[in-house]
Amino acid sequence: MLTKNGTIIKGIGGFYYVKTDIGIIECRARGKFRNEAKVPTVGDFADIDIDENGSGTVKKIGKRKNFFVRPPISNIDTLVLVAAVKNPNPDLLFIDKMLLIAKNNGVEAILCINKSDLCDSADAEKICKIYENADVKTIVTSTLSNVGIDELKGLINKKVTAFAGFSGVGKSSILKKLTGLDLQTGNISKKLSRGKHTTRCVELLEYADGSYLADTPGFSMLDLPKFPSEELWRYYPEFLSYADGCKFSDCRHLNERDCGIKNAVENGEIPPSRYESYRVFYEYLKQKENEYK
Ligand SMILES: Nc1nc2c(ncn2[C@@H]2O[C@H](COP(=O)(O)OP(=O)(O)OP(=O)(O)O)[C@@H](O)[C@H]2O)c(=O)[nH]1
Ligand SMILES: [Zn+2]
Repeated sequence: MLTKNGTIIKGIGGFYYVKTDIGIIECRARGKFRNEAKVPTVGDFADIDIDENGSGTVKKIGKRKNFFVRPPISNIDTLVLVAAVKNPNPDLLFIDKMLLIAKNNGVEAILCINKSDLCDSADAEKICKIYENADVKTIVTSTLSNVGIDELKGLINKKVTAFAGFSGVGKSSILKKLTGLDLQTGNISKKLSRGKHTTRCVELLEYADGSYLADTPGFSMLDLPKFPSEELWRYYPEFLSYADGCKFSDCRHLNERDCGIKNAVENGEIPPSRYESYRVFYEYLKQKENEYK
């Protein structure tokens, strides 16, 4: 019996494929996992036993940095949000939602503004500027004129990365440039037909040594995480320093008088779209809170 550890890169039909330093081992999970809330998930670090025949058993799952239920994946390092300067126009509300999700899960976010060949560089920079104090790395790319691709490659090197973005922004084109592989993001997560049931299989793709891509389109469809509405403003890094200027200590930065954050929006110090998304998400969280009361 050999003991190894590695990363679960694929899970299907009760089998887990664990990447170890001696190759990919097909494993079953120990029965005890069935009784525990913690089911082995793609992205997990696992301790495994390998028998004489080369079959493995997952014994233990390491502590997770983060965990998503749908798509089922754990330990994502980076979320690359892809938007386009136009065709389609950037959806700032969607970007802000994804930034919240990333922050809430301790995942680093990179905002990639693609199709920069379709506009002046000043226009692409204008979009980046909205996020200059939002604790997100922005990068301008074009798969057509090969702008920013190497930089993006460097940023996600040796990391586990997931891509998100609306249809048509250029995710597949970017992935092709990054990996050399022809991946169709809309359907890279293979649909496996087993009888009547169609199972979606999430997979980690190692496209370069130690660099993984989460092979799942589901990241564009995630819901806003549930957390108290009064904490929402703390998820906007550029709001933080202005809250000192609020007259009321429990200011929600909505309809109150003398609000430091609203003043900063009026003075052009906080981008209007960031404040607007704050209002929208606040309403959403508040409504959820009322539903659960
Ligand atoms: N001008 C320009 N067009 C691009 C660029 N990148 C991708 N495109 C084009 O935009 C269209 C959509 O690109 P895809 O890579 O399929 O976009 P996607 O985000 O993967 O779309 P889905 O698969 O639907 O999720 C294609 O016609 C690409 O050729 C770019 O940098 N500049
Ligand atoms: Zn306020």
